[in-house]
Amino acid sequence: MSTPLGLSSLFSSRLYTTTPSAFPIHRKEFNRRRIILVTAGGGGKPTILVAEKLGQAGIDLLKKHANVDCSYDLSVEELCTKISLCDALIVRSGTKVGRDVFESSRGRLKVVGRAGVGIDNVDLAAATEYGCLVVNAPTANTVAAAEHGIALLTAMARNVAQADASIKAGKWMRSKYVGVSLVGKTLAVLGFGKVGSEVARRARGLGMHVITHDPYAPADRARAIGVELVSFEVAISTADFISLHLPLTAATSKMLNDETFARMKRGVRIVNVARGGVIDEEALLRALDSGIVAQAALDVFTVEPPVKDNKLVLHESVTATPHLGASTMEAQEGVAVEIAEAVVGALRGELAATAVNAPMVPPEVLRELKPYVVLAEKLGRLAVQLVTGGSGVDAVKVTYASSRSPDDLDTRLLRAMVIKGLIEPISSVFINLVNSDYVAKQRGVKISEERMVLDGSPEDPIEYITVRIANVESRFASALSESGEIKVEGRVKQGVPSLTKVGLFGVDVSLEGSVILCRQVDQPGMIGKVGSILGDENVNVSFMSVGRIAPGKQAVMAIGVDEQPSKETLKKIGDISAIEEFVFLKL
Ligand SMILES: NC(=O)C1=CN([C@@H]2O[C@H](COP(=O)(O)OP(=O)(O)OC[C@H]3O[C@@H](n4cnc5c(N)ncnc54)[C@H](O)[C@@H]3O)[C@@H](O)[C@H]2O)C=CC1
Ligand SMILES: O=C(O)C(=O)COP(=O)(O)O
Repeated sequence: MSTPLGLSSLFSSRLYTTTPSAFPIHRKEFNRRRIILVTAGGGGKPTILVAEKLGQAGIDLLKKHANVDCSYDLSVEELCTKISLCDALIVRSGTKVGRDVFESSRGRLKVVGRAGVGIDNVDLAAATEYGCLVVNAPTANTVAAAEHGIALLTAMARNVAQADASIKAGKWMRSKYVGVSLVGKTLAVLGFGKVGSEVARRARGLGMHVITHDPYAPADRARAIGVELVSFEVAISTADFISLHLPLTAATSKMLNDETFARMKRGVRIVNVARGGVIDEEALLRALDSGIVAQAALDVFTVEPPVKDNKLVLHESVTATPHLGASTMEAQEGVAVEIAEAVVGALRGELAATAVNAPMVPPEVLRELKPYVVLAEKLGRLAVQLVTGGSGVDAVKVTYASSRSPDDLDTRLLRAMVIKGLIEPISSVFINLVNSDYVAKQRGVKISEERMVLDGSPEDPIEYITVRIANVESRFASALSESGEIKVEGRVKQGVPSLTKVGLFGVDVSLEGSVILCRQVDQPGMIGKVGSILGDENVNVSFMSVGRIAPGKQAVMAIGVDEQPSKETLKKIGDISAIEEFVFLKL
C-alpha cells in the first residue's frame, strides 16, 4: 500500500499532523482545511466500531473500506471488550471514551473519530499516551448548531415551548405568555468560533446589537459581521441575552457561576447550545429563582441525559431540548461523511483532514521534509544502537543545520522521528507524532534541539542533521565526539538519506538496509578484504566508504549491507588484524 506522498519508510509508523490551532481543543481558523498524514494499515480490512447512530452516507463510505460494526448503547464493559478487536472507533457526544477504552484496546485502536465538534467526551491525554489519533468533524454541524441556538433564542423570548405545552393541556393563556422582543437588544456571544460567528450573523439579521468575547478570535472576522469584540466583563454585564459557544475546557468549566451571574444585568436571558458544564447548573437555578436570570434555553447538560426530575429541565422559565444542536438531517449526513473520510483516510495512511491531538505540518512542508523525516528516524536509530547496553539514554541533542531562517523550518516532525528512531529499538512502545514527546518524557529522555543557521542558498530545507547522545558509553568508541558524546550526522543526497559523519570520522553511506562500521588502521586493501568476506557469504554490499583522520592513521569504514550478515561473517571481519573495533547496526 502506498500513501499519496509515498512515504514508504513510514508505513510501519503512524504519523499524524494537523494545525497548531487544532491543538489542544478548539480551532480558530476553521475555513482552512487542515491536513493530517496518518498511518498505513497492515494487510486485510480494518475493523471500525460505530458506537452511536451515524448518517447512512457515512456508514456506506466506511463499509467500502472496512468491516463496520454498528453497535449502539454499549455499556462501558461491552465497549472495552469490543475495542480490542477494533482499529477505529466512531462516536458522537453520548459515548465516554475514557482511559479504560484505550487500555482495553491493547494498542490496536489507532483512530477515534468524533462525529461532531466537542471532544470533551474523549480522554485526549490517554489517547495521546496510547498513540491513538483523535479526529473530529468540525464543520458539518456548524449551521445546524447555530440554527438551533437561534431557534432557542426566539422560542425562549416568546415562550413558545411553554405556550405550546399549555395549549395542549387545554388552556388559552394569552397574557401569561407575553414575550420580549429581540430587535435592538444586546446579545453577547461567548465564543466566537464557527457556531458563535454563525449565531452572531443571524442575530444581526434579527436586528440585535451583537457583542462577543473570545480571546482568540480575529478582530477582522468580528468586524466583517458587524460584531464588537469586548472583554468578558463587558460581555456579561451589558448583555440582555447571552449565548454560549465555547468548548468545555478547564478554563471554561462553570464559567457562568454565582459570581458571574451576580455581575449580569437583572433579567438577562441565557442560551446554551455548547456544553452543559460551561454553566454551574446549581448557580443557574439560584439565578433563575432570584430573578437575575429571567429565562434560560438549554440544549446541553452537565450530565446527559439529565436525571429524572432535574430542576432546571422542569423549571417554568427554562426551555430545554435533548442535545439537538447537531440533529438535522443535513448536518448528520454531512458529519457522517466528514468523519468517515477522516477515519478511513487515517487508517489508510492518506492525507486526511482534522486531528485534535497532534501538531500540524502542512502538506507542502511534509512533501519537502519527506527524505529528512526518514533521515531523522535513521539517525536516531543508529545513534541509540551505538550506546553500550545499560548506559541509559537521557540527554539527546538534535542539531538542524540550515540556511533557512528558523521561522521557515518546522522541525516538530523531525524531532518526533528522531525520538521514534531512538526509542523504538529499545522498547516495545509504538511511537508516532501523537505520542513521541510523551513517550520520551515518560522514559526520562530529554530532547534538546539546536538550530545552526548557515550562509548559502535556502533552497534545501536542511543541510545536515546531527544527533548526539550525552552521558553514555559507546560500543563503538570511534562514534564519540571530542566532547565524549555519541555523534552521528546525516544529509540528504539527491533525495537519499545518507550517513555522513560518525564521531569525528567523515563517511558516506546511504541509509538503507543495515550498516557495518569498522575502525581500522588506514591501509590499502581493507575494502577488498571486508568486501570479499561479505561476498563469500552472499551478503550484498550496497555502499562502502572510508573516512580517515589522516592518511596512514585510523579510518572508519562504513559498509551498507542489504541483509544481516551471520555471526560467523561478522566474526571474520572482526578477526582482520587491522580492524580495531566494529559494530553492526540495523536501520
Ligand atoms: N449542541 C450541539 O449539538 C452542538 C454543540 N456544539 C458545541 O458548540 C461549541 C462551539 O463549537 P464550534 O463553534 O464548532 O467550536 P470552535 O472551536 O469553532 O469555537 C469555539 C470558540 O470558543 C473560543 N474560546 C475558547 N475558550 C474561550 C474562552 N475561555 N473564552 C471565550 N472564548 C473561548 C475559541 O477561541 C473558539 O473561537 C462547542 O462546545 C461544541 O461542542 C457544536 C455543535 C453542535
Ligand atoms: O458536535 C458537537 O459538539 C455536538 O455537541 C453534537 O453532538 P452529537 O453528535 O449530536 O452527539
